Amino acid sequence: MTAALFRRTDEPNARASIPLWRGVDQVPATFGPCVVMVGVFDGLHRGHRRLVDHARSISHDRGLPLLLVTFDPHPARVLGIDRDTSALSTIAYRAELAADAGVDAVCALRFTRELASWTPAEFAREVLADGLRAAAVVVGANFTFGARGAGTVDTLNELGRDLGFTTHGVPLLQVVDTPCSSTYTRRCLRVGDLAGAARALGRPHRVDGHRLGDVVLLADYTALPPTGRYRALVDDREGLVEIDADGRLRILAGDPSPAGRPVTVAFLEHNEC
Ligand SMILES: Cc1cc2nc3c(=O)[nH]c(=O)nc-3n(C[C@H](O)[C@H](O)[C@H](O)COP(=O)(O)O)c2cc1C
Ligand SMILES: Nc1ncnc2c1ncn2[C@@H]1O[C@H](COP(=O)(O)OP(=O)(O)OP(=O)(O)O)[C@@H](O)[C@H]1O
Repeated sequence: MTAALFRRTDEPNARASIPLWRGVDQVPATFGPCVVMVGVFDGLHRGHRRLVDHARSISHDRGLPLLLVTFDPHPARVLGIDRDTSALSTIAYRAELAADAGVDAVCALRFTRELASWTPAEFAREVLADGLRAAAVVVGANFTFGARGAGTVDTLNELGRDLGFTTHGVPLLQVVDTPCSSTYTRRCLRVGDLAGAARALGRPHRVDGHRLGDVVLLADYTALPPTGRYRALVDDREGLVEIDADGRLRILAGDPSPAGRPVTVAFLEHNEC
C-alpha cells in the first residue's frame, strides 16, 4: 500500500511533504514504534506547536518518528454537542502545518459514533498500542478520550504501563489570560478580532478553497470572520476579499487565476472602505 502524501497538485502552497494516512489501516507496518500525539489539532495553533516541540524532543532522544493523530470530523460535531466546531484548517492544511512544525507523519482517524463508544482502554490498546505501536504518547494536560470523554492523562499513564508506552502530559500554553485553544481562535474570528486569532495561531487565519468566478467555494463548516471586506493574502499575494451577506467568500482584487483552481485566502485585517 502506498502512503498518501498530503501535498498534491490540488493543494497549493504546500512546503514540506509528509505522509497523510486516513485511518490506522493505512499506516505501514514498518512505521512504528513511534512517538504519538493525539487530539483534533484544528489550526495547529501556538499551544499545539508547544506540544509538538515537546514531542519532537522525545522523538529525537529516542530516535523514533513523530506521528500526529487527528480526528475528522471534530468529535463534538459528530456527537451533536452544542459548541462552535467551525474548521480552522482542512486536514490537508493541518498536515502541512504539522510538517512545518517538524512532525514526520499524520494519521487522520474518521471520528464516528462507533469510535466514540470505545472505552479509554479499548482506544489505548487497539489504536495506540496495537495499531500504531506507540512507544510514547504526548498530549496536553486537558486531553480527554474514550467513551463520554472519561479518559484523562492519568488514565493514559496507567494504561500505558501495561501496554508498553510512556505518557507525557504537557502544561497548556496560555494566550492573554486563557489557554491558547481552537475554541478561543474561533471566538476571535466570529467577532472579527483577526489580530486575536492571529496571536493564537501565530499567523493569519487561512482558508483553502476553489474559485468559481469571484467566489471561493469552501468546505462546509469553514471558520470565517463576519460579513465585511478584508485585506487578505490570496495565494500569498496582497488582495481584497469580501464575506457577503450570504456568508460567501468573494475575491474582489488580487487573484488573476482561472476558475476551478484551488486558492488560499489568509485574512489580514478588516478593510473599512
Ligand atoms: C475513542 C474515543 C471516544 C470518545 N468518546 C467521546 C464521548 O463519548 N463523548 C465526548 O464528549 N467525547 C468523546 N471523545 C472525544 C474526546 O473527549 C476528545 O475531544 C478527543 O479525544 C480529542 O481530544 P482533544 O479535544 O484534546 O483534541 C472520544 C474520543 C475518543 C478517542
Ligand atoms: N494551549 C495548549 N498548550 C499545549 N497543548 C495543548 C493546548 N491546547 C490543546 N493542547 C493539546 O493539543 C492536543 C489537541 O488539542 P485540541 O485540538 O483539543 O485543542 P484545543 O485548542 O483545546 O481544541 P478545542 O478548543 O476545539 O477543544 C491535545 O492533546 C491537547 O491537550
